[in-house]
Amino acid sequence: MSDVRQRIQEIIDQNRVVLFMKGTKSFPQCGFSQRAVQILKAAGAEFADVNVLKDPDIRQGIKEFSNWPTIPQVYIDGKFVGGSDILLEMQASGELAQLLTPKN
Ligand SMILES: N[C@@H](CCC(=O)N[C@@H](CS)C(=O)NCC(=O)O)C(=O)O
Ligand code: FES
Repeated sequence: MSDVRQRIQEIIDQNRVVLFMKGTKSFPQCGFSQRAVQILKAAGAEFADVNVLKDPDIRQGIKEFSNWPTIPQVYIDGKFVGGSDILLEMQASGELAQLLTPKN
């Protein structure tokens, strides 16, 4: 496994909910990332943020890892969920709340 794949895998293994984004959750630097932050916050989720603008390898690597061409990207329980459009749909349908409910 390449170094960047391994780093991404560690991040998603170590954090139940992860948002790969532009900027940080306290200072998003793109409207799409900001929308993802707002949706996760509205759902009451604790989440880790990874600023891809600080790390070009992760910015490129996460696209290949997820087979998804854009940022933001959300992972929940080690699984790729989607970008901000998908988050919005899943918020509306109630699926997001369901995914965020801990299963034990
Ligand atoms: N429709 C996308 C919008 C995200 C998007 O278009 N992201 C672009 C602009 S921020 C992107 O990541 N481009 C590649 C890059 O900047 O590395 C979503 O649902 O999240
Ligand atoms: S940084 Fe320009 S659309 Fe996201």
